[in-house]
Amino acid sequence: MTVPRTPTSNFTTPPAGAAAPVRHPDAPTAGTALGSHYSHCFGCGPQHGSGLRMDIRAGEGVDVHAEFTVKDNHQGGPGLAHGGLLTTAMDETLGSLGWMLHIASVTGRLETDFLQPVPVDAVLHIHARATGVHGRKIYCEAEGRIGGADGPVAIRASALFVQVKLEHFTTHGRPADIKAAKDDPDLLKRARALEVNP
Ligand SMILES: CCCCC/C=C\C/C=C\C/C=C\C/C=C\CCCC(=O)SCCNC(=O)CCNC(=O)[C@H](O)C(C)(C)COP(=O)(O)OP(=O)(O)OC[C@H]1O[C@@H](n2cnc3c(N)ncnc32)[C@H](O)[C@@H]1OP(=O)(O)O
Repeated sequence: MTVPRTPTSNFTTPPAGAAAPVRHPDAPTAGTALGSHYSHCFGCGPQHGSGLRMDIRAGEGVDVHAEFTVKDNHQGGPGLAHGGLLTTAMDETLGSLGWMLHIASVTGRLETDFLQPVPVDAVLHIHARATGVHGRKIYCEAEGRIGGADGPVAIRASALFVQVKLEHFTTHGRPADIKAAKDDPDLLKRARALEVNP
């Protein structure tokens, strides 16, 4: 079966009139580890006990690279990665494009094509890039390859992220966690660097 190339729907395709994404002048240089946006994040948080702890690095343009090793506790079938977990890895990588644009955003829509099974111990090489910006909407897509950075594409995703104010992260969550986040000076510093008024 020939799987159509992403973006797979109009919702994740930049519309006519979308602007080309622009790398923020203060975006990290290519190869720099982006670090975690929140230490308890399931995708990237170093303090999360069973999270993915993804290491995501800046690309040359409005793009990022990540490597994700599939481990025992990521299984869905015998010796195979769970698809939802792979989607999480794609979501986290796509979300990190915010550091390249200096925009705080959340996933509005995420579409995923699973093209090949991904075995435990495989390294998923993910490359994500922004494809367009239209108002508060950020369009992006990603590919995950196995068997090396130039190996076959095992998973593809396209997404629409929506720019939000930082209040998004300080109004909807569990109050105790919001308070702890607000008390973290490093987190506040990083978050404020993205502060804009969408
Ligand atoms: C102090 C602590 C700070 C911590 C954070 C700090 C910094 C963060 C910065 C960088 C982050 C770096 C790395 C992040 C990496 C990964 C993170 C993983 C990402 C996630 O895992 S994040 C969790 C899952 N995510 C949600 O929890 C969202 C729940 N949701 C909402 O919060 C709202 O739903 C929202 C905000 C999405 C929109 O709400 P809204 O009221 O603001 O805006 P509105 O509805 O008007 O939408 C505006 C335009 O987007 C279109 N649109 C919206 N949704 C659409 C959809 N689904 N499909 C097609 N189009 C859609 C509309 O059609 C309209 O389009 P138009 O402008 O053309 O009319």
